[in-house]
Amino acid sequence: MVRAAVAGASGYAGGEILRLLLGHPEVEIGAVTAASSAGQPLGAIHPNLAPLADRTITDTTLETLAGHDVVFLALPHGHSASIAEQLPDDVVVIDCGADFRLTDEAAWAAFYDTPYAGSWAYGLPELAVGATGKQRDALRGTRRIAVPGCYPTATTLALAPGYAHHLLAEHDVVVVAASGTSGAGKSLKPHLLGSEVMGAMSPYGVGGVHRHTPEIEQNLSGIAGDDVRVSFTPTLAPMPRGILATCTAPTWDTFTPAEVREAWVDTYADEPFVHVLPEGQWPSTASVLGSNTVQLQVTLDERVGRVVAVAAVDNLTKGTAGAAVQCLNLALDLPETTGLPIAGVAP
Ligand SMILES: NC(=O)C1=CN([C@@H]2O[C@H](COP(=O)(O)OP(=O)(O)OC[C@H]3O[C@@H](n4cnc5c(N)ncnc54)[C@H](OP(=O)(O)O)[C@@H]3O)[C@@H](O)[C@H]2O)C=CC1
Ligand SMILES: CC(=O)N[C@@H](CCC(=O)OP(=O)(O)O)C(=O)O
Repeated sequence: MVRAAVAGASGYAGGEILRLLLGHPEVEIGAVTAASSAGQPLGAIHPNLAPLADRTITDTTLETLAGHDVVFLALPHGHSASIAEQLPDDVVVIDCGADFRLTDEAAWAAFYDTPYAGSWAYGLPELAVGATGKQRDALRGTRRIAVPGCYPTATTLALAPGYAHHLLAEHDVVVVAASGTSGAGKSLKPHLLGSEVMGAMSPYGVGGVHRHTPEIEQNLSGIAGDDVRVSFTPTLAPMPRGILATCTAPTWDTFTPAEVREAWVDTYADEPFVHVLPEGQWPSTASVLGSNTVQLQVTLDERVGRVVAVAAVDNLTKGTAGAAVQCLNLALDLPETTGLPIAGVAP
């Protein structure tokens, strides 16, 4: 058994990490820490986590995080580095925030307003690396892991096979993705009040300014071996959870629909959490709720020579907390699927 602390336990991501850890056979839940909610029972914040209802949330300090084998950080951007650098090197630290995701300091400076903290192993095990490798090899035994953003998870996995199999051009890539409101965290935001969100869909971060743009480009460029440029538009959808990313990119030559489909099927054939759906079936956020899975479908729009790939994930599960636990399994050399739901909650 390992003992894990969750910092940011009162938030959406922290709560989902705790839900998953309750079903993990190798993890004992230790400190649950936060900020303004310190002193409250966890049950007052996350009534769904009945077995932890009487746990008291404590402040996030070095003292409360000490004595754990694993520390999950589910804190706002910019808070992870100062904590992580004071934790012993042999503690597994898994950061759900953006602080250590980008390898390029200039890209960080262009999209974030806190100082660049560096980069850690990127926590997307299914990411194609080189001709045949996957990112999970870089995560085994690692002690510092940066969990991807939720949009980059969906978008990268949707388009990666096209670059791994040299089908897609690096330019003119267009992604429009809808997210449920929990993606924005639980702190009060005027554009997220019930009356603003219910019954409405609206874009935000339009015009290449959303901070997930450089992360998506970093991932796809790494596979392509050349700079991939992406036009990314996020949209807010009136649902609590889920992301649906519709991604299109031009092919660089003439390929058949069968060649395109084969690339996607081949890339994810052995992946327990990435499901390329049968032909004609399209991903839906409802089908992945509460599961650590990604549903994918791909087709070729032959009229315009573009591949259309669609991904659905639960932003809080495969999009954050599930990915964090999957990375923990790799860090601890456990079977990668340990404690993680593969079936979603439906309807
Ligand atoms: N929501 C999502 O779908 C995704 C989130 N993430 C990332 O995960 C992280 C957490 O997100 P999310 O759960 O949505 O956010 P929430 O706003 O829901 O929760 C934030 C948590 O951080 C705590 N906190 C805030 N300030 C401090 C501080 N100064 N010191 C210690 N704790 C603090 C809060 O405590 P308190 O409530 O007590 O003030 C709360 O527990 C973020 O970095 C986010 O970007 C990544 C992918 C997807
Ligand atoms: C709906 C919504 O607001 N979503 C968040 C993305 C959440 C996420 O992936 O988080 P990181 O902040 O860790 O990158 C946003 O667009 O900012």
